[in-house]
Amino acid sequence: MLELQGITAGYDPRRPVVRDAHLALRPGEALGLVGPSGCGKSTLARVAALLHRPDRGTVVLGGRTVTGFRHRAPRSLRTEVGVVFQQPRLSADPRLRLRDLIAEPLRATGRRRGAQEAVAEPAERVGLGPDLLARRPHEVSDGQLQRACLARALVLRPRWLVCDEMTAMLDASTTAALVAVVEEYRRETGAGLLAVGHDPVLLGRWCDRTVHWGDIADS
Ligand SMILES: Nc1ncnc2c1ncn2[C@@H]1O[C@H](COP(=O)(O)OP(=O)(O)OP(=O)(O)O)[C@@H](O)[C@H]1O
Repeated sequence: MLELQGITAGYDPRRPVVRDAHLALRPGEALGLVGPSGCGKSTLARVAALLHRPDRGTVVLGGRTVTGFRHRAPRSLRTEVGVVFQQPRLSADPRLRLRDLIAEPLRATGRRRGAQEAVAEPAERVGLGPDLLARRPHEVSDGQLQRACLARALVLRPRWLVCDEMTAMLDASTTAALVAVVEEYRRETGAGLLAVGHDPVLLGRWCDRTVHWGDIADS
């Protein structure tokens, strides 16, 4: 299970943007979270991905309570969650070639040996060939860069995926392609998915179940 229990979080403890949020994701489940712009979805998604420490509440991942860490969650737990954000250009180092961007989590976890081989599988999965892998972010389209960011999220083969408005900036065919990649990965690995967005139609089609912000958090 990936559980968020009573999460209060934000950027100023006096004015939290997420108040008392509860969410439980079963292994292998695809859960959609829908809410209006600015309600705090991305903040909660970052808490779920263990990238943002909540002011209050608990994250439980596979039975282990993850909150209480001082700055960042332990690496062994962070690598269990892959995350894709809405704006690939904000989450991609502009100096890196796409193949090195995809390899970032391998380097960050000290797995330098065999990194290029490990990149090949997710790169192929998202449809990036050698020509695109050799380019830097300014030399590719938003859709191609988001493909690389999805490959980066998959490279450590996480048990959970958090997709925060992953397709918001993309056209219909790229959206369909990226959703298909996530679904194929989930079929193969049994990974659970938290898909955050504001499009109930897309999330309704994609996910097993969709919850609305107002049902999981105080406003
Ligand atoms: N780094 C930050 N520092 C301060 N405030 C922030 C920061 N990031 C977000 N906020 C604020 O927190 C609130 C919630 O933002 P968040 O991005 O979590 O909402 P959201 O529901 O994902 O919105 P959207 O659907 O528009 O992306 C907003 O009022 C936003 O201005």
